[in-house]
Amino acid sequence: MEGGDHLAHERKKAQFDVEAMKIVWAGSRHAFEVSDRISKLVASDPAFRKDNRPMLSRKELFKNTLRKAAYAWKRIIELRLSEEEASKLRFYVDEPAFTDLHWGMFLPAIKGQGTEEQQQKWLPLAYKMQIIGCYAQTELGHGSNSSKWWPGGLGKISTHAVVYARLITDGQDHGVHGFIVQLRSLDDHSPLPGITVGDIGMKFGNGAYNTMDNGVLRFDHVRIPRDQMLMKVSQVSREGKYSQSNVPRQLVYGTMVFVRQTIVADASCALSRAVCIATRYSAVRRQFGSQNGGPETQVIDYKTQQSRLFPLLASAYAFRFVGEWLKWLYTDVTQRLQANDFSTLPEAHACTAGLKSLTTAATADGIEECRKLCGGHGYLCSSGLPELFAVYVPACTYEGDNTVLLLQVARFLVKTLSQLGSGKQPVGTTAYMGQVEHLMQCHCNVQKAEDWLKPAVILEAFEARSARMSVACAKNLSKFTNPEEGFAELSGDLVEAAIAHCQLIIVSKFIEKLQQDIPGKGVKQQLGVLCNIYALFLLHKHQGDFLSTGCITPKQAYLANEQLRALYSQARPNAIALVDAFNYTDHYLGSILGCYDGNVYPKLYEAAWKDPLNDSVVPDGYREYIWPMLKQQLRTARL
Ligand SMILES: CCCCC/C=C/C(=O)SCCNC(=O)CCNC(=O)[C@H](O)C(C)(C)COP(=O)(O)OP(=O)(O)OC[C@H]1O[C@@H](n2cnc3c(N)ncnc32)[C@H](O)[C@@H]1OP(=O)(O)O
Ligand SMILES: Cc1cc2nc3c(=O)[nH]c(=O)nc-3n(C[C@H](O)[C@H](O)[C@H](O)COP(=O)(O)OP(=O)(O)OC[C@H]3O[C@@H](n4cnc5c(N)ncnc54)[C@H](O)[C@@H]3O)c2cc1C
Repeated sequence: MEGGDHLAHERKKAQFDVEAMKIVWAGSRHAFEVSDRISKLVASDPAFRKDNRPMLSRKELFKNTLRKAAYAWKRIIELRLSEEEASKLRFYVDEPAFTDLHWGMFLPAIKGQGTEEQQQKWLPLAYKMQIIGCYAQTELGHGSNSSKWWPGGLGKISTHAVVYARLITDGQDHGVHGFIVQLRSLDDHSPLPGITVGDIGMKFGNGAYNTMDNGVLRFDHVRIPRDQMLMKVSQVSREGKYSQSNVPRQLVYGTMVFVRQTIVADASCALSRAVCIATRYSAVRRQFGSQNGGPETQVIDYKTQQSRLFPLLASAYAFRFVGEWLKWLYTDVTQRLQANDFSTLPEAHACTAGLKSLTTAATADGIEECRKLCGGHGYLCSSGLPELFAVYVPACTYEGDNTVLLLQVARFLVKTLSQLGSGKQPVGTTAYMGQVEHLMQCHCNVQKAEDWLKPAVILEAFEARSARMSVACAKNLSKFTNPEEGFAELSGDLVEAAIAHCQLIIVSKFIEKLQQDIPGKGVKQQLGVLCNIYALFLLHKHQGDFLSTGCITPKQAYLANEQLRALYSQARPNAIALVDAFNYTDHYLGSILGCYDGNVYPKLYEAAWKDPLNDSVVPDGYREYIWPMLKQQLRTARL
């Protein structure tokens, strides 16, 4: 079949209103309209072409990124785009660049930690891109006195950085503080005196994150003006006297809370993109199983394919909704902080850290699984998956290594439990710990597979598992005389307890989403199927936890798996429509396997012939290396 929509028959199977689902996915009609308009604007502009990235050398690649970033900025000004539209434009350009750190970390750091006066001075310059900033926290070795190493945008482009360094006054160390430091001349871009700065070198994958100039930075007797220390949390007077505002010191880490929250939203984008490619290709690809000479089976109809693909589809939706909720939580904590209410900061920190860890790990693994789900063709750059993986996988490390972040969550859980004794009632995502006595002895009453479809049953099982794992850790910790020694010794168990708690958050936020009014024929029902797939897939995968803590019986674990299989069958006819609801353009997907019309094979063939290696029939190097070898063999054979 040439041309046309090769997936039309699949789209006809949908049992829900895809247009309505697009709005649910986007978050609102307004968000959908902005996203739809801007993605099409980028897709239709040849200046944003990206299919040649894997072929370019680092220097060509980097220059190309600078050209795109400058052109994007020009379009943002010409079209008078709002901040929301501009940010969408950068998103759909889909190329890591110094601008990510400028808008995503430099500006938020000044907004969050700068005084009113500092904001008035620096923000207008940054908003107009008259200065370009990055965020320099990480160091080459340990301690805040060696080289900064890794900050994106630092290597070649940033004129300024928010640098985290120890503040020492009168010989007293006040710990890490943020400083705005000018790095390069605004006239000729040369580093200012005492500053050594450069790129740290090639990173994983061709193209991929190499569009970013992650950098190294050293200072030698560099003087930072006093008023360039970010002074919302603590101040140094002209006389050199150090003082602290009446706010928690942890606010210095506020930018991380903000960025981790955006990383959770990004996880749903990256995972949904991979899932869209794998789902469309699984419907196109036929392999074996032909009956009476009829067509072979679409690989999406194999139960094994479904059991690997559909939990990822469900996870993409789950991460979308938990990301939405996390954005709300962040807005809420920000408003409270402005009113000097710091009570929810520890929870916001634990939620952003834990959910960042969970969603990025699942997304990185999920992209690789999608590559395998596409068989051999998934390994071609033209599938879009290798580059997506290479760009995405450092999300497990940046903004806090995922294990280190889970240990932060574990500390928060142990603290919450220890405060129960003093009568402090947990709220928000740890409210369930208030029912710890019930959760320690409750019994799951699932008797048949369909019982697993009841939200209350699922929630109680996840709450009981999380509470029991945290309580077991707390009990074990109490056996140590030195709590820090205990924490280090039990860190493996603590990480698992943190994972259980974060999975509960994602499941419960999906269930809460379903309690809202969701318009559109069949939309809520499909989301219900996905929610159950997500929860029961987790339960099946971690059944060891549920069984060993006595939350469910082996029979109930078996019934959960039976129900899961039934849910896969319900999801199957809707699979293509559920990925269409992401509303991704072919440009954004950047994948022949995932193209909207499913016309995969002619496109693969065409792309192969466009590879520079196929420019000539006889390759460069043949005369030099192959011909002499062939001749040599010929002579040897004759001897
Ligand atoms: C647009 C995307 C592009 C991405 C580009 C990437 C950028 C980056 O990677 S920037 C660098 C980011 N680096 C990290 O994320 C480092 C990870 N490490 C941490 O987060 C550490 O916790 C720390 C460095 C922030 C602090 O370590 P330490 O001084 O050892 O402090 P503790 O861990 O003992 O915590 C003390 C206290 O503070 C609370 N807390 C920690 N972090 C936060 C936070 N972000 N917000 C609020 N509160 C925080 C922690 O819970 C402890 O509280 P108490 O137990 O109540 O004392
Ligand atoms: C692509 C990319 C972009 C980045 N961009 C920036 C940026 O813009 N600005 C910036 O400041 N930084 C940036 N970073 C740095 C990033 O934030 C750090 O790499 C990250 O926080 C992890 O720190 P680390 O590299 O020192 O890892 P390490 O802390 O050295 O981790 C190494 C291993 O040790 C383990 N480990 C470490 N501590 C503990 C502990 N306490 N308990 C148990 N296990 C532990 C970790 O789990 C990990 O397995 C970037 C990194 C990457 C890869």
